[in-house]
Amino acid sequence: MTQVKIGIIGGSGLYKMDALKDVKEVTVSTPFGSPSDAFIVGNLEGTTVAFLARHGRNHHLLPTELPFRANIYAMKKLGVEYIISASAVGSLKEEVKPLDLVVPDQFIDRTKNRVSTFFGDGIVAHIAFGDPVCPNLAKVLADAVESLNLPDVALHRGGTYLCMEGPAFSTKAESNLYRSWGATIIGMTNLQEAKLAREAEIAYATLALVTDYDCWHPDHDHVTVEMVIGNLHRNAINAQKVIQETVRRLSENLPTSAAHSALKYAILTPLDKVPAPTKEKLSLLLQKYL
Ligand SMILES: CSC[C@H]1O[C@H](OP(=O)(O)O)[C@H](O)[C@@H]1O
Ligand SMILES: Nc1ncnc2[nH]cnc12
Repeated sequence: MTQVKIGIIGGSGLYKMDALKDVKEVTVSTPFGSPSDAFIVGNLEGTTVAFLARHGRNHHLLPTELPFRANIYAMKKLGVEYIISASAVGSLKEEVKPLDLVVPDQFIDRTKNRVSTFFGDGIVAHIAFGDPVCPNLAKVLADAVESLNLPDVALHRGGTYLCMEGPAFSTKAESNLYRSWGATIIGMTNLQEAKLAREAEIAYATLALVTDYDCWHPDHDHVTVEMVIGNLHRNAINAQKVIQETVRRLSENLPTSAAHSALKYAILTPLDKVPAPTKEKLSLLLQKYL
């Protein structure tokens, strides 16, 4: 199987990357079922990357239906060590405006119907998640944004991404509650990816593309899909420029990441006591420690 160090997950509005050269579609099977779509493996800035459309190229998967485990396991199988996620988000703060870019450093989990771990079935592990985003990868991403000097686009380094279940958008009461918690942006997809990437010892960072003010802002219309996609089309070009510049920087210098050894002190079950089928299923994640 082709080995690729950098994975890109494209969210709403970012279903392909125009700058990818010499592309081939790679279908990856996993013990957790099929990923959202085939991976598009290609060359970006002289580096091989693997792109995955999170909701499928025709956006047919709800946030709740996303095969998060298959997606991250497939990334691991491809050899990915760094994931850049691009996502549409609503803003929960006045100063974070539609079309701005945020590189969040925290998450709040308000999802209800999702599996967020590879473990269980006879193996227990508790990864550290106090810093859910790799700070070193996030810095490369934010520095890339800054270096591009994109007109009329402010960059926000850090911020809390609240991950809700969806698919319906929030009520005003919920939106204001999340504001009172200090959350910066709201979306429906990144929390499970960040957790599973950490369990898979892959560094993860998000480029959040602000598309709306959710429903709390008295002077702005409530979020609609039309609003999200309209604004996303306007900054999908910026998103691709940022990803391209980030990959260029990564190809010069891959940062160290604590995520790469996240399982070192996380597994409680003696590995010789783990049932064979579980060990087999998770072999890709455990092989370093066997
Ligand atoms: C199309 S609006 C709601 C939808 O957009 C975001 O998706 P993604 O994170 O994949 O860009 C949000 O999380 C919802 O899934
Ligand atoms: N307001 C919002 N709430 C949840 N997910 C979103 N994605 C884009 N805007 C959103």
